[in-house]
Amino acid sequence: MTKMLASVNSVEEALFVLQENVDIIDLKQPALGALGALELAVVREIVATIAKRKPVSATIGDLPMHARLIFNAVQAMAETGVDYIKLGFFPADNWQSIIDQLATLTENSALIAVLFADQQPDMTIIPALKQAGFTGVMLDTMNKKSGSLNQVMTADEIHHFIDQAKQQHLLCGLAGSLSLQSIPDLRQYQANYLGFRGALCNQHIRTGQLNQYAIKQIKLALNRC
Ligand SMILES: O=C[C@H](O)COP(=O)(O)O
Repeated sequence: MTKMLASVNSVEEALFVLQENVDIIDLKQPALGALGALELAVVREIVATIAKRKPVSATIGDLPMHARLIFNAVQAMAETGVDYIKLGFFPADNWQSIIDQLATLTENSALIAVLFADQQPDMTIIPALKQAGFTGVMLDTMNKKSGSLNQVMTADEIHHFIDQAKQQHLLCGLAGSLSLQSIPDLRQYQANYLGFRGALCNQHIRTGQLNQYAIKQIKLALNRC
C-alpha cells in the first residue's frame, strides 16, 4: 500500500494530522522554501509530543551543497530523535563527495535523499546512495510554481526513478505539488509513499492552514492504492 506523508510546521499541525491518521508526519517550514527547516527546538517538541505514535521525518532546509554544512545539519537533526532525515540534492557537481561524507552518519540515522524532478536530477546517483547506507530516495519539486511532479516529469522518467530505487531496496517516495486528482495516475508507480503539503491546505496554499476535509479525502484516495 502507498502511504501518506503529510508536511507540517508546528506542534498543533502535527497533532492535527496525527488525528487524521496519516502515515508519516513530515516536519518542514514551507514558508522557507521547498525543504525549509523547522527550528530544532520545535522539532524536538514535536518528536516528544508525537511520542512514536507515527514515524516523524524532518528536512534540514534548502542548504547550499557544501558537504560540511550539510553534514553538520544532518548531525544536529539526528540529535532531535526524528525517525527520518530528508536532505535535498540541489543542482551541483559534488553530490558524490557529500554522499561519501554522510556515509558515516547512516549507521545511526535514516537518511532520505530528495531529488528535484524539475531540475533534471542525475538518477545515476541512486546506487551510490544505497552504498552509503541511505534509507530512501524521493522526488519532489524545487520550484513550487513549476507544476506538479507529473507535469514536470514524464511517466517513463518517474517509472525509471522508481525502478532504480526499488532495485537498490531503497524506500521510494513521490511528491511535488501533488493533489487529490493526481492520486489515480500516481497509483501505477507503487511508490512507498506520496508526500503532500499544498493539497492539504486551504485553497492549496502550502503556507496556509491545514484543511481537514482535504486531508481526509487524500487519505481515503490513498487507501485505494
Ligand atoms: O514532502 C512533501 C512536500 O511537503 C510536498 O510539498 P508540496 O505538496 O507543497 O509540493
